[in-house]
Amino acid sequence: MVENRDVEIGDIETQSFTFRELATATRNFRQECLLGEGGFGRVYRGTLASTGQVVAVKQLDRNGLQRNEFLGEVLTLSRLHHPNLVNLIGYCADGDQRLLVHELMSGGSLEDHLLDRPAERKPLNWFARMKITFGTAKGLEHSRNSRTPKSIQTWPIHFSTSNFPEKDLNQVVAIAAMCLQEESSARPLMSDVVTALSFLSTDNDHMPQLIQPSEEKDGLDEDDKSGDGYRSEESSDDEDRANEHDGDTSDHRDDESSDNEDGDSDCRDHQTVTGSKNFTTSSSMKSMDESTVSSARKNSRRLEEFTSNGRGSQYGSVSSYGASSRSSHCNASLHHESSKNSKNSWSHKSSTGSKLEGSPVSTSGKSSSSSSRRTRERNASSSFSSSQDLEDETGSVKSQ
Ligand SMILES: Nc1ncnc2c1ncn2[C@@H]1O[C@H](COP(=O)(O)OP(=O)(O)OP(=O)(O)O)[C@@H](O)[C@H]1O
Repeated sequence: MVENRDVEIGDIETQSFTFRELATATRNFRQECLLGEGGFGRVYRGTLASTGQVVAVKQLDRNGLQRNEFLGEVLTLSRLHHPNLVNLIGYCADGDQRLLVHELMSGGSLEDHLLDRPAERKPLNWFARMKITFGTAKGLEHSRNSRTPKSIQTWPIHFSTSNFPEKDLNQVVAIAAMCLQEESSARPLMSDVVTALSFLSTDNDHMPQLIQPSEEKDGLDEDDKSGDGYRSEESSDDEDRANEHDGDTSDHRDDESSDNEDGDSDCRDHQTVTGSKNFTTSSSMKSMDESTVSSARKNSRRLEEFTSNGRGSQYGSVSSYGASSRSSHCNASLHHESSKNSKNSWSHKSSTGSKLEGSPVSTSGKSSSSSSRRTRERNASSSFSSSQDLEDETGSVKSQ
């Protein structure tokens, strides 16, 4: 995406700042203004004297990009406009200084929300994570309508929650595995990833969520008994969502918090549930609109086709990714004692109900020679423009 020609300053429509202006804005890059540090430099909170606008000033390492290369990046970034991408406000290329000025995401980074959540806040639930993943993928699709960047680090699949639909988990892992292939040609197009994630992030809102192990067989049709099963949950995700909205963390039930803390016992519970293949529906599922359920099932099947033998088969199948994913830089691994050495670890482990304990995917691809890729990698983290964005769980995560 970077322009392969000499960039004329006049081509760049975004604002040019002097170093002095940005030093003033950040109070001389004071430590108190430091928002965070990435692989390419530090990011400071600043206030532009000219407009009073509060911004994020990213000071790139000096030994980074050459002037023209940097201006090419700026040109590219300045043309990217998407609700899920952080806007570039301006840049500074004074001397050997390389700074980017972005709109400030005051709600904190995605990493904060996934990993550094205050103890009193519930972990984001599965559906929030799926929406965030989908929103992030859409932002990335807009910024690079090509193969998935291998170092994509925006998969919010770091689990500290135990409530997730097993089948969706398998599918997310399958998609993630596809995105982690060493060869870029083996990785899916971002547009395909977006399509796949859309199945997981949209219709799942309406999927039955309360399925409990049954003492007795009930009247479910074969589809329901064939492994579409959603794991047993103590409370509905609707409740979870309501709690998120309220910010009311006092409503956590003891059993939920221990659930979250005790991954092992959760795995055992899960195995019991899925192993029996003997589900019953909760009253909420029973009362669910038939057409909603059938449409959700249809989409679930389409997604399954994508990740196994349908459209996604051009990238391989779920089970074929076990070994290769482990040999690449995938941090999204499933941990389960009984299957540590299993060749088909991904599908096998997840189908036994193990807990996904992935972290945002490695950024080890940073050394790529392509400056364009570096920018995308650098910009692959996400922040929320406000806590409300997150609470709304609209998936409107912004990639920087
Ligand atoms: N626009 C922004 N608004 C608010 N905070 C930001 C913004 N951009 C970056 N930050 C903060 O600065 C940190 C570093 O961001 P940066 O984009 O440099 O790196 P990163 O994306 O976190 O990591 P990497 O360089 O490995 O991709 C972020 O984690 C975030 O906390």
